[in-house]
Amino acid sequence: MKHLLFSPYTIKSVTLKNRIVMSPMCMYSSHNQDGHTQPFHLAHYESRAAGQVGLVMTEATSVTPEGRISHEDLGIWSDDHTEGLSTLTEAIHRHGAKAGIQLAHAGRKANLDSDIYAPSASSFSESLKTPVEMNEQQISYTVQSFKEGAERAKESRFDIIELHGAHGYLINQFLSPLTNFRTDKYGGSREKRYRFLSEIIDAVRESWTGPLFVRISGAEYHENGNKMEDFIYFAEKMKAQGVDLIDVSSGGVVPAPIDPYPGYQVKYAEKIKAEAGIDTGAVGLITSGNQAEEILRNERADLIFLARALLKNPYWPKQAADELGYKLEGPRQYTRAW
Ligand SMILES: Cc1cc2nc3c(=O)[nH]c(=O)nc-3n(C[C@H](O)[C@H](O)[C@H](O)COP(=O)(O)O)c2cc1C
Repeated sequence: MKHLLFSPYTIKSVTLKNRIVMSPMCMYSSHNQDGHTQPFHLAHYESRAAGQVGLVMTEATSVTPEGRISHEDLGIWSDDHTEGLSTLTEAIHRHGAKAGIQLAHAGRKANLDSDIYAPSASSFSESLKTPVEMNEQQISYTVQSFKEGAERAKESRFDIIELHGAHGYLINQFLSPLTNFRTDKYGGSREKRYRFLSEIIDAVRESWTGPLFVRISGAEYHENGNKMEDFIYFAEKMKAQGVDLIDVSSGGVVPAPIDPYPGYQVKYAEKIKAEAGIDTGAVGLITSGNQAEEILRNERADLIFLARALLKNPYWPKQAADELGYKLEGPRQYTRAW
């Protein structure tokens, strides 16, 4: 039987050897080193590539210093970052995996000593600062920073770029009526709330012709938040602008209780794929090979993003292959009996 989880996936000129993606996960390990790659990052990401993940997506990497979630985040706001990031892509490529990078800006969820910025001056929680409402100059500087981040990602030989438009970070703050109270051309209707992301996509596309993913939160868990019809509208717009895949997560816009269960977000990826006709990635409590295979077989999503399962077990692809009765090529120790 053909195993979809272990079948290749081609986007533009990039082919992933299988459908398993290491989901972006902040490791907060730059240790106040101005966002520079540390030995930890090389070991951490290379081990998942050696474990036969098809695409290793590095964590939310900030396009500006003030866009970091914390002082420990990786950064791509300076030309000085490309040397370390190049060693990272080299380590990932060594094992036949492709390297992706998630370009991010935390907006009002930045936990920094300096001023923080957002579409509107409303704080996420009592423990975080009230952000400065961005003026048009700050908006265009941030759009330009995403573009420069994409140029540095290219220079660092990443194969895929993902924009972080989920979890209540800056792009999501512009998209959501729960966090965007602007009355200018960047706020109000969903057309206007989409403008910031639209400008970023166009700016990135000026210098990046490779595969472009966007992660969104496909549910905001609040009655006044965006609804599925809004996400479908955003997805159609993104598709028209040349986005290749939408990685569908959920939540994080406002503090809201959610009750996750296995595959709890897959339905959002499925809906967006069906309605907007764009490829999607599914993420969220996907832990077994059979579960992943079912999602692909029923065309609910095209890629499977795994976070905590890969933190626990870098060799998760081997575990899934055993479960599905598929022979995974890999290091010899996989098959050696002790
Ligand atoms: C330690 C940790 C860090 C994370 N950092 C990011 C991140 O940088 N960017 C992002 O989009 N999601 C981030 N996430 C969310 C994961 O990518 C994923 O969407 C979520 O954990 C659900 O998938 P899972 O059930 O397979 O863990 C993080 C999750 C964890 C556990």
